[in-house]
Amino acid sequence: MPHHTSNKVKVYVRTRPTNNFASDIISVERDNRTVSVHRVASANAVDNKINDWAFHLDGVFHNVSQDEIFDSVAKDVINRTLDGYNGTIMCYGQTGAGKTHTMTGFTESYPNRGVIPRTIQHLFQEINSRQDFSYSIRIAYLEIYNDQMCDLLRTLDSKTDYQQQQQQLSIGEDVGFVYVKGLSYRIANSEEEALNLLFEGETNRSIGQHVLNKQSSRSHCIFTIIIECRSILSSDDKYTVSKLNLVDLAGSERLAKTNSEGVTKREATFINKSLSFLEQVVLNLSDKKTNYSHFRSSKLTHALKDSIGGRCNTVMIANIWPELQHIEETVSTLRFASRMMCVPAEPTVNEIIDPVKAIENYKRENKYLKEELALHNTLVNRNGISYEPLSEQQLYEIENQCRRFIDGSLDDVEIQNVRQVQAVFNTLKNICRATEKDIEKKYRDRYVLTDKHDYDQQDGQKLSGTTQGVTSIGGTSGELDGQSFGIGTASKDQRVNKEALLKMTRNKRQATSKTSPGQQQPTPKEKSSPLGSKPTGATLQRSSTNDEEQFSRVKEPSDMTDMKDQPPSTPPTRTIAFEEFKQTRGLNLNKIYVENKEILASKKKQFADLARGINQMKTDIDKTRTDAERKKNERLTMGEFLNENGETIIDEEEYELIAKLQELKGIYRNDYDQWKDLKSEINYCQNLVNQCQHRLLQEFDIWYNECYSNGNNATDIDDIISSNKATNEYQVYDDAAERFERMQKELLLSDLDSMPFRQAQMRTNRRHVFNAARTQGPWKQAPTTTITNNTGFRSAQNYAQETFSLPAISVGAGRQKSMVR
Ligand SMILES: Nc1ncnc2c1ncn2[C@@H]1O[C@H](COP(=O)(O)OP(=O)(O)OP(=O)(O)O)[C@@H](O)[C@H]1O
Repeated sequence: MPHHTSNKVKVYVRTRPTNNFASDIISVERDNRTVSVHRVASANAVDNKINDWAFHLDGVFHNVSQDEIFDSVAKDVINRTLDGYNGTIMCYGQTGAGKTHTMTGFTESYPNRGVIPRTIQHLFQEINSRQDFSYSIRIAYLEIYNDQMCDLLRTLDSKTDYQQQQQQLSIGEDVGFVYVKGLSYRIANSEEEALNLLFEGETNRSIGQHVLNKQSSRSHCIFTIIIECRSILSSDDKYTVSKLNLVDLAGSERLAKTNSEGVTKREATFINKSLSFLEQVVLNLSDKKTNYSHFRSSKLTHALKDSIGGRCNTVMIANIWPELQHIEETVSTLRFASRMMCVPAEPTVNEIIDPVKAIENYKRENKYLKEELALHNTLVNRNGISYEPLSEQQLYEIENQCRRFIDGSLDDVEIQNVRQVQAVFNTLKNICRATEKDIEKKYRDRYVLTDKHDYDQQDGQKLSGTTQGVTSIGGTSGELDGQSFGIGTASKDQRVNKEALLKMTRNKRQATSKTSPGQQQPTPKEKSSPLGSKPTGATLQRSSTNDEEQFSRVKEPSDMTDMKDQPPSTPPTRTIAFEEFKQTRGLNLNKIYVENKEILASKKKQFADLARGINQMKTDIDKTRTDAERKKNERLTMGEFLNENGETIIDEEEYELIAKLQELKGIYRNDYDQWKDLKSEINYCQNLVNQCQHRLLQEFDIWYNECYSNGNNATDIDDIISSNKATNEYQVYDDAAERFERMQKELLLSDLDSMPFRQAQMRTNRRHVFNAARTQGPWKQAPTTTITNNTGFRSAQNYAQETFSLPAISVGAGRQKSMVR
């Protein structure tokens, strides 16, 4: 028999011997690979529109023995399963065409035994001849009857047994390897044990026929042999596991032809349905344009998912009954056979790594490498080096060395091996962290709001009132440098006590007038700035690179004493002074403020991104739901297909859509929760930024008055404050806008359905405020500062952009309730 060598599923035809061979219609061509079906004039035969068919196959067996079938069709597949490839031999054809005869044969007649007993025999013969390998064989025998699975290697005596077992069996997949959960996989150590299992299965099959009152051969049977192969000689940690499926499909039949009724009709319906699913799968597999097959449509196709083409050596025997009365079924079988020939197959070995052996190999390799290293050390005179894990004492010593290295009392840390390198790095990391915490603690003691990420702690501080009473967000101003903000005044309760300041300034002036005659007075230039008035003191803070030193200096009011003694005659404007302040005493606080603002900006960006993602997710959910509903309607239109328990059977595509819908809903819920959390975080961060602003302003007020107040009267300070009034007003407006939006958003969270309405309200409100601002003083007085800065007003704009995408979230959230069924 010639062998077809293309990488496709191999298909052969076997004819059932008959005295009524329809030789004027069917002929087997000389090449023994073609079956021709000729024109039929009769109206009730085949399709009288098409005249002739020629089906080209991998081989045609006409009146041949069981022996020849096995040698030509099965032997090669079996040998390859022993090499680690999966294999499938499958019989397909109309009822009575000889599938069972081919696959099982007469179990009581040795010469007429079929493919399965011959496979078992050949398998064990081969195993015995392959001395370098050890094989383990496990066998399972599965029956699929009316789309229900039954384990034929379990003793089942009653109908209840069968029904219970059917519920326990289900199909699973593990890295593309299909198996039936709950099915017995029995070990067979010899040909005899394996044959016993076959016969046991056959017996159970006939008991089942009796108990369930089912008709003979109205089920699909899959006899599975799992072959595990390990090399005896090599210490290789890889081994192969292959699966050989020997499949006897139930025979198709035409209901009209057999006039079936009752149980028989029901059986025939299931058989035809599952075979048509099989045909569909084969059709999809053979179509290069389709990259998806609905294997889950039936138990049969699902169980054969890894057995039709693909990585598996698959052979199909199409059994035909070449009599005139069966010509229609014959053509249908040959058509299916032709399609099957197009299914691509690229068999690959199923190699698995044995973890126990792999560890053994690694240990051996490790030992060998250690020996190599020891030899190398001896050759280069590096004796006495240990590669064992470091002891407590050694770690302590390394830590000591690292500390001395950092403080400069040690030039090098002594290192001999990689473990020591790791220990040194770990120690340095720990020292770094400890120092970081130390510095952080000092900052916290001073400013409270320094931790960018620890929201819980910040909450705690807020609740316990440790934010030093900074609560109001009024009285700030616009930004000048894009990094910080311009000057303004703190809220009333935070302002400097003017009376006390004036008193203090008067005292200072008196002290100044008592300066000794020889003492040099500052020049006007020096007076114009606190930095210029005294080269030491505050100036030192700016030039210092030591944070800690700077920090402690800022804390000490006594540092300013010298400057206070020499108030400049013409104080700089608050704007200029504020820039100086941010470079000197306000340096740390301003840094924290900028950092907090950056965090806030990044959170706002995250917020906007997440909202966009949620909207997209909602669109996907809507689309998937529409598709699923369409599929459902199609199914309902075509008539529902129920299983034995009256449950609806849905096809693969609908199942996938429902699963996808559930998955999308899950993601949607998750994202939505994140979105809510992020929102609260943004509000919280906004509060932190506001608090920082006020703290900075408060400190600035104190500093400014200490440096420049001449103590004449209270009106001086009022003038300074009012000189920035326009800017402040504008900032107050910004903060109010943000507060309004924040309040709106809180309301939105409590009632999501109102989202579109409230969004529209917010938009309108923003428009009004913009227009009002344009026509009022602040815009005219300080347009450059206010438009280009990056503080209150700009962030309010950004906030507005972010919130525009929210209505879609609202719609999704509203629908979410109905989606969760
Ligand atoms: N090649 C053959 N040589 C001898 N007898 C055969 C051959 N093919 C089929 N038969 C006989 O035909 C009858 C029906 O065959 P078989 O039961 O194998 O058909 P089937 O395709 O399995 O039918 P069903 O789908 O109903 O199970 C049996 O008696 C069988 O012995």
